[in-house]
Amino acid sequence: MTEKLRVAVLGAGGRMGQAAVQAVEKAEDLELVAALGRTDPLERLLETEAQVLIELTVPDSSEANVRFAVEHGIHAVVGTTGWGSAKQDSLRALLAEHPEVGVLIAPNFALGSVLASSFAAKAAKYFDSVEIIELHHPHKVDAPSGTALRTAQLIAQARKGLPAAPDSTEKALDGARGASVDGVPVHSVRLAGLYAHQEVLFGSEGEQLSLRHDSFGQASFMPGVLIGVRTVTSRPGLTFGLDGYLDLD
Ligand SMILES: NC(=O)C1=CN([C@@H]2O[C@H](COP(=O)(O)OP(=O)(O)OC[C@H]3O[C@@H](n4cnc5c(N)ncnc54)[C@H](OP(=O)(O)O)[C@@H]3O)[C@@H](O)[C@H]2O)C=CC1
Ligand SMILES: O=C(O)C1=N[C@H](C(=O)O)C[C@H](O)C1
Repeated sequence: MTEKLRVAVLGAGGRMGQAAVQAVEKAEDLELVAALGRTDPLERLLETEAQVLIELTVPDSSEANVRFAVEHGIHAVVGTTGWGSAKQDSLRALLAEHPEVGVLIAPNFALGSVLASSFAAKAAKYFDSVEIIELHHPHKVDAPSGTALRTAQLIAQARKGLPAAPDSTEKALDGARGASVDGVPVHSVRLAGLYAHQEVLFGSEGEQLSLRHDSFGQASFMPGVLIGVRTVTSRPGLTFGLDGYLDLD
């Protein structure tokens, strides 16, 4: 019988962490060797001989956690937001010194969300206008969401060289037109009762296309987390976005 992959969860007391602990425990090919929180030393990863770290904490701590894992030869599957291009570049440089280690940073693990962002990138060049509305639970600490940032970047890439969207706004209250992410307006809603939702609106003369995805709970992310854990050990270097592990062409 093949040995089970040894997996640790960091941020195990959080909404996502708790769900990830359960998902790993249920998976027959995985062994949960550590469920760690803020007060646990990272050395627990070494003592428990973890092979893969699932990192689901907060933007301020994620980078240091992942760097610790990489420096000790542990693969990482990261769901925490806040991984801008400077942090990614610095991680790539570290990974170059540890060529056997893989890291997946996934702004969104929900397969429907990954597909919706990919469809949005495909649609982007065919419409005059595009705006993103992301809607989340009010406990979320970051805005815009990591998913919205990623979707906006994919859309902007696809629209390179095209004219800017028509917009005659001359006077606006601060924030009224959302945050501009690579030129794409992103509007963040925080509303009690919601969990994680996003709508990408495309418009041209006489027509509109809406691409909406809804996550109703942490369960929506677990199949993607497990794909990440099972794939990361054979994908050295940094992969940004779960789409990098899927066949979406
Ligand atoms: N990629 C994806 O598909 C998804 C990503 N996310 C992202 O994942 C992250 C976690 O989300 P969520 O679970 O909802 O958030 P929570 O606030 O519920 O959980 C975060 C957890 O991290 C712990 N924590 C904080 N600092 C550290 C640290 N230095 N070391 C270890 N643990 C720490 C917190 O502990 P304490 O309570 O003691 O502070 C808490 O238990 C967020 O960035 C969120 O945006 C969320 C959903 C899906
Ligand atoms: O904080 C959350 O809840 C979520 N965070 C991720 C993001 O910022 O995109 C993924 C999902 O939207 C849930």
